[in-house]
Amino acid sequence: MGIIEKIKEIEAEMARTQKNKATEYHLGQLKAKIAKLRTQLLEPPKGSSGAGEGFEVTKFGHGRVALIGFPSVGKSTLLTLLTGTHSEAASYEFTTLTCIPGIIHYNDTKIQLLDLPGIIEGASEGKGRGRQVIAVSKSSDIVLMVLDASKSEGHRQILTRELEAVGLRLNKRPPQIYFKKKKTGGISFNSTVLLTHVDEKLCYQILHEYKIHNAEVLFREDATVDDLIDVIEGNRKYMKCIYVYNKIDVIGVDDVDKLARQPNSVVISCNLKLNLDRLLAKMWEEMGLVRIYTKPQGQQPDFTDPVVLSVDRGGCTVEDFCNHIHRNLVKDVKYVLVWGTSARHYPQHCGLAHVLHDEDVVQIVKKKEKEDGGRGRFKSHSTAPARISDREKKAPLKT
Ligand SMILES: Nc1nc2c(ncn2[C@@H]2O[C@H](COP(=O)(O)OP(=O)(O)OP(=O)(O)O)[C@@H](O)[C@H]2O)c(=O)[nH]1
Ligand SMILES: [K+]
Ligand SMILES: [Mg+2]
Repeated sequence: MGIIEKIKEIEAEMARTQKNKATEYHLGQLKAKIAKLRTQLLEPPKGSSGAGEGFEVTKFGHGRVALIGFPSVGKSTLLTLLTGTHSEAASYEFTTLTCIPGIIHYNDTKIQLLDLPGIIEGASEGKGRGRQVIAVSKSSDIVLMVLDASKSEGHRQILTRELEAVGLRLNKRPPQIYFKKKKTGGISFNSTVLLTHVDEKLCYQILHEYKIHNAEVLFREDATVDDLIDVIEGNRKYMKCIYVYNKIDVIGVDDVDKLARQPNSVVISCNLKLNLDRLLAKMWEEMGLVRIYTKPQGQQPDFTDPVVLSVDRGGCTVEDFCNHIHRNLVKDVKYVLVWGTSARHYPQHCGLAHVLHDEDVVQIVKKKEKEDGGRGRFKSHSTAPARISDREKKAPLKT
């Protein structure tokens, strides 16, 4: 029996089983069995490497965004509109068969947008190009789930289920469960809160299913069995997702209003170019990018070419900023001067741990260098030639 048949069989058994106190252990165990099989399913077939032909696109820019959706919802039309890169669009399904990258220029940054083939129910089990599409989605920083506003609301749930089945968790944070495998000592099970979904026995059973007999488990929230399985599997990817309802030109204004009020959703029309600026702003916001402008000592800041950090990837402390410029820079830094919303006063002297905000201006003050002859003149670091921008002319910074 293949893996997919095994999953189907267990799913059928779960559907047959009534949910109550007596069956909860058994159901938990079945969930763990399915999770294990799905992980097996995700292992790339022997002899294959990477995402597959037509899907190996090099990362570019300050972030990567994937367009995911059923066929013919308007993904390619949207890519062409936002990036200027042409991706074939047509009224028939599966027009797009590979991954097509484009670049969005927004707020002095470059975002790589990826158009992908439509995915369908069963994608997680390899239907259509599901496997490749999912691999590319996992490599991106956020997902835009493109939906046809005139079609059933159920599509959003089906797609979410498909992505969950392959370990993607949309708009969720990792469960607050500490889990560590040990060599000896048995299982220690503790919690800091009252648990209503999982008890010690159920936890043991799940761990047993994974053949784990020595481990430390600490629940820091009232988590579920699914959360526990996610933590044990350890391969889940937590991603932000924006639900993009396209084609609002073909539905009534009341329906548009309803869709627009859902969390994490943006309504657009590619045909009428409606609300695309709102979509870009929301995308930018969700990516958590932080632009830092460098100011060489005695010169004006360069407002054309920011160092771009990310809250979610790599962090945005002064240290992260220095490492971004040069990997050996940190040890030469004495302190930095910061202007912007992260500073309490201008300029603020900050250490490596200081957390920078979007649009901060930073000047690096280095430790005394040998060639100074000990006369105490600090050298400052510049990443790019300074130019005086319009913004700068209005509010000159003094040092
Ligand atoms: N009414 C309306 N039609 C649209 C809109 N955006 C795209 N379409 C049409 O929807 C159809 C499908 O568009 P595509 O961009 O090919 O959709 P896709 O999601 O890339 O499709 P696949 O690559 O096949 O998965 C085309 O006929 C588009 O002209 C819109 O805002 N309103
Ligand atoms: K199409
Ligand atoms: Mg397409």
